[in-house]
Amino acid sequence: MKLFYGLVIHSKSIDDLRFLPNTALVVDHGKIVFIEDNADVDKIQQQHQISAENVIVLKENEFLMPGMIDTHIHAPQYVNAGFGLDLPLLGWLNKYTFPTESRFSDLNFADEVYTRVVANTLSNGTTTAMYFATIHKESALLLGDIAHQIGQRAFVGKVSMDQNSPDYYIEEKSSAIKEIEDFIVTLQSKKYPNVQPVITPRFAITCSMDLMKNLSQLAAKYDVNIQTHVSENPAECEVAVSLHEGCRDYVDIYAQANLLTAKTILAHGIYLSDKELEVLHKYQTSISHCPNSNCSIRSGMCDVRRLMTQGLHVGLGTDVSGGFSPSILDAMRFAITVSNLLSLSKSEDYKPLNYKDVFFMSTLGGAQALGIGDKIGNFEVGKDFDALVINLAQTDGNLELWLNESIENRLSKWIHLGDDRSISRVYVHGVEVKEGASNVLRVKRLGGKRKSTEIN
Ligand SMILES: O=c1[nH]c(=O)c2nc[nH]c2[nH]1
Ligand SMILES: [Zn+2]
Repeated sequence: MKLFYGLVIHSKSIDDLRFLPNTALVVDHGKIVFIEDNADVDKIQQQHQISAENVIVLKENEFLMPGMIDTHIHAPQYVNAGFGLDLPLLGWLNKYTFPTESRFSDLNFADEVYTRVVANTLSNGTTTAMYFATIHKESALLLGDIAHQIGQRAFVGKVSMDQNSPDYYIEEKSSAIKEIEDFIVTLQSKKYPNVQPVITPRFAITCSMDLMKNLSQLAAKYDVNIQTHVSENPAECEVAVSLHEGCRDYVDIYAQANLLTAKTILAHGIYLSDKELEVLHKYQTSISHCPNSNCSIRSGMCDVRRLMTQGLHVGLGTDVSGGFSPSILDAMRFAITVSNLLSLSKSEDYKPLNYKDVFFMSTLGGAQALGIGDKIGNFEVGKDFDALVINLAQTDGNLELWLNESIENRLSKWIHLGDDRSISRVYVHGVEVKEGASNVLRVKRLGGKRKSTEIN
């Protein structure tokens, strides 16, 4: 059992951000068993019979917040993060993305890259990640092993794609179906408590209707989540609809394939019509908003307020490497900026997203979008303890504190100016997975290999 004591910040809903001073929070076997603000810490320590070394008293400039959730990230594209942003989606896939992803048949290469992406996102505060891997079953399984070993909560998707892809990076339909079923069965049989397989048709252009229908049957059979892309780029939308005869629009393709469920998350959704939003709402399907990617490969600006007004759950995604940053803090900032820009052409009562909204989206909102809002996302009794200790007093970096700053301003400063250096502890399911320097985890697994390790 562990007792945390200090300032706690979490969201109860998008409109209800709580700042809870002097809060006692007790964790037992990875679960939150008690939480009370303005608490008498000694009394609670005694009541729960917690030994002194298991009491963590936060310092004056520290606070505890829920772990952050990346609802859309391509693990193999971590190699490409920060370059190749000169082409829009379809050209970008062919020139940069498919060649890189095709290299993940090599398990040594995969081991190196996947270790780095898991360790680095975790030390940046991503306690849960929804990953796309590649079409290669063995390396996708390895990604699951690595997430388990390093301690990240992860949904791992072996990508499925059987058409309109280069010869060197494509599956035959029949083997694609066999491979994904093997992948699900094998990963589930490992019984990793925090790692799950996810059905991952790449998108409607690279998947036949027949493949997608088979995938939706497997999702139902094994009760797993589904992820794919939707309506990211105008040229993509046009090609997708033209390829699937008899489908009214992009969302209808996935509806006809039975891929829309309450456990489905679609990345982007920039150009969805009102009718498509209505359909997504009917199926309780969520959207992953990836604003860095949308800006970097110039896909467009997604009106998140509109999606939320239609009742959809919207989480944040880094979408590495369409998005160049693996940090959810970066996704929060881009989300605010895009929303501000959109508001310039809206009526005066349009409310752009602010730091409180994106805090929600990166925590409870992300959990709801992944269908696990009852398990993680904030601090409620019975939920798993996925948490970050934020230290605003760390001396490096741009974040400066001045005397008597309000708690609200401190949180706003952290969201706008913080980085991995101000994340001093990371917990997943009650286990501390980051201590001190940000690369400890990577060094642990790679046996001390330096950051400059050759991976070409
Ligand atoms: O941002 C994206 N990244 C991808 O890898 C991808 N594949 C299909 N559609 C995509 N969009
Ligand atoms: Zn993507």
